[in-house]
Amino acid sequence: MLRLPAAPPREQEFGHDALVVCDNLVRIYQSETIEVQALQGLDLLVHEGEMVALVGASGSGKSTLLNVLAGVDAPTAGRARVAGHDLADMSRTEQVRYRRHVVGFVRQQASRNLVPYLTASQVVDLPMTIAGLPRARRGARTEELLELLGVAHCTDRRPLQMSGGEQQRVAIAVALANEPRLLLADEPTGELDSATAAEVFAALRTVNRELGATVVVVTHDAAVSGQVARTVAIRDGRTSSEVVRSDADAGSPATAEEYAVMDRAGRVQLPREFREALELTRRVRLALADDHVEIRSDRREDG
Ligand SMILES: Nc1ncnc2c1ncn2[C@@H]1O[C@H](COP(=O)(O)OP(=O)(O)OP(=O)(O)O)[C@@H](O)[C@H]1O
Repeated sequence: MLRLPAAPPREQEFGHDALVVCDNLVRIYQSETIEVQALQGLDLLVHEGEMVALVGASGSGKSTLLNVLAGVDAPTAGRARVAGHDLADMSRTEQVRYRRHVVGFVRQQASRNLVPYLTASQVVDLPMTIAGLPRARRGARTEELLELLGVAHCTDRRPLQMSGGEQQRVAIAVALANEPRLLLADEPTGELDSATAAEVFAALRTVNRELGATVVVVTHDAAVSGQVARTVAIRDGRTSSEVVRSDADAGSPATAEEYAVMDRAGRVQLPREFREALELTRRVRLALADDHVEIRSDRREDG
């Protein structure tokens, strides 16, 4: 009997088990006179329960990435998926549902996160009211969140009666009200002094640890990125390197190791210092060794 060969096993999709998948993500801003490639084929995976810091020079594309993940901006090309939602292809209704239930967003300016005439408990209640949650559940959740974030004393205060740090902690509670799968924060400590920034950052770590929230936070603050398990650096609209930290535990000290990120086409960005030290320019020689790859200058070794 004629038998067809068995189909080859299907390769698992890139990031199939990740909560956030950015695959060759491109975002181009176009006006009549200029074209800006804010994201240039960015790959990023974030798993459920992780807390990731995004760092990078001004203009490297961090806010653009966050806006895409928040569902307020759409990619020009490539794939962005969060909790099974394809962000390049959402109807208006799906977009509204996505922003209401799947992501929470904390902005840098505390004033843009809150409403001047609403108290902390009223502003945390608002997204749940819009989502149609019963009053009793809303009340209990508001109380629980304000307590967890250390701002229970602000329950009946309006933004002007709170410090900048308290405002941002209330803003985190607002973003978490509808139990989103992903919490995004764009420089949430950017306007705060270092002591207050540390408090707000500690609040983000608390929600990651206590509620299991997945958190992606953009920051310029090295003290902040030094406290998360994974820091991803973005350069020119692409992920260029990652630092992975492990906490100290019995017997082993804390470690921090820096990795270059290789994209799916095998491209790796060599740090400028390495290129300059060995005068690596346009062409390099590659060689495969037993357990590593060598990269050498293409200058002929004369004599
Ligand atoms: N709406 C827009 N129209 C045109 N260009 C834009 C727009 N938004 C961002 N850009 C450009 O895209 C690039 C990336 O900007 P983005 O704001 O994502 O960078 P960033 O890393 O968040 O910078 P910063 O740390 O200064 O906030 C920049 O060159 C910026 O000028």
